[in-house]
Amino acid sequence: MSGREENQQLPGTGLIAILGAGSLGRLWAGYLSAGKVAFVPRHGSADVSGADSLSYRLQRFDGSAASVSIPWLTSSSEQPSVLLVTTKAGDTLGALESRLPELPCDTPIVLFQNGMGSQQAVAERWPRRPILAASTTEGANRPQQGQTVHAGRGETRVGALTDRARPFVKPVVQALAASGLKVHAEPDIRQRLWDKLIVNAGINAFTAILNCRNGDILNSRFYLERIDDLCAEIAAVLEAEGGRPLTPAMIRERIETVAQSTANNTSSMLSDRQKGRTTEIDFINGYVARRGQAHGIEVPVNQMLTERVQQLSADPEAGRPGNQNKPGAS
Ligand SMILES: NC(=O)C1=CN([C@@H]2O[C@H](COP(=O)(O)OP(=O)(O)OC[C@H]3O[C@@H](n4cnc5c(N)ncnc54)[C@H](OP(=O)(O)O)[C@@H]3O)[C@@H](O)[C@H]2O)C=CC1
Ligand SMILES: CC(C)(CO)C(=O)C(=O)O
Repeated sequence: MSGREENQQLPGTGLIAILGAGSLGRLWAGYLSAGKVAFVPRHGSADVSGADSLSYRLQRFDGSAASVSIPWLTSSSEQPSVLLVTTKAGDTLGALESRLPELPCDTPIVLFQNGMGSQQAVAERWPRRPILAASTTEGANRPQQGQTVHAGRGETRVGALTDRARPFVKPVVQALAASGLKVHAEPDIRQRLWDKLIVNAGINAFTAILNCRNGDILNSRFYLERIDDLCAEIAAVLEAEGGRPLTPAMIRERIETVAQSTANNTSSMLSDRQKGRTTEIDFINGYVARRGQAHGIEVPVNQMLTERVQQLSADPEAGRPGNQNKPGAS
């Protein structure tokens, strides 16, 4: 092991800063020790409507609920020891562009985005900073204002994206594990991101297009007529990218196992559609399509799903319940 890979202590006094005070950010903040966590305000909204903290109720997975109040980081706050980034994939680069100039170069940054593409963009933009990625199967949502629900218990794997991040993996895992959530060091975070991307690529767009819960795609003609071609495209792109090879049948099995085990879930993409928010399609099927095109691999199903979900975003009526009669969405 080179000197660079030896564990390095986190800088500062242990404060964990979180950029992106949404569902996942509030989940982590709520489980981490009070007094050791702060939210980073959106650039230009430093006073956050005059409030110096964000208060909400966290419903924990064990059913208990707690009132949580997390301070906003201000210019007079201590420097954070680590920055967790829990913005959506499409917002991440912009959010960091505006906030990183204030952060010392040795502060580890942990990216929690689903899909792929946004993490690479950040690592390429700041190759000399310690940039890590996390792949998490924890689930959080906000059914109403002021309430955050820990809806699914999972685990979180953290690994290095840039060389500078390697010595920080273990101390970051330790710091996050203080939450009581399951956190592990991941030697091959790229593969982990792909593993999750595969499942999201086979479920999310179908649910958004069909306007249905995860399990319902399995009985839909639209899904059944396309899933084998989709899995073949993913297998070819994964192999060309140097990932652990998987056959199309293995990919389909993974997708359908998760669709069954989360049958009653509203996927994050359908939820974004229903709320009129930008989806992460460009970082899921859109990413597979872009990487396929870069390798000269034909990716018509990934391309079609990407375009269909993009069109849904442009036409808010298309994704509403009861409006499933768009051509092809059978
Ligand atoms: N929720 C979950 O269970 C899981 C989520 N993930 C991934 O985590 C990421 C976040 O998801 P989730 O928490 O659900 O999303 P949310 O939309 O709930 O949260 C994102 C937050 O980022 C904020 N934000 C956007 N731009 C900026 C900015 N420039 N500066 C500061 N804050 C900003 C948003 O503010 P505003 O609301 O004002 O726009 C919002 O509060 C996604 O990539 C998702 O795929 C992964 C696994 C599980
Ligand atoms: C696994 C799945 C599909 C569960 O809903 C998910 O990760 C998502 O909705 O984004």
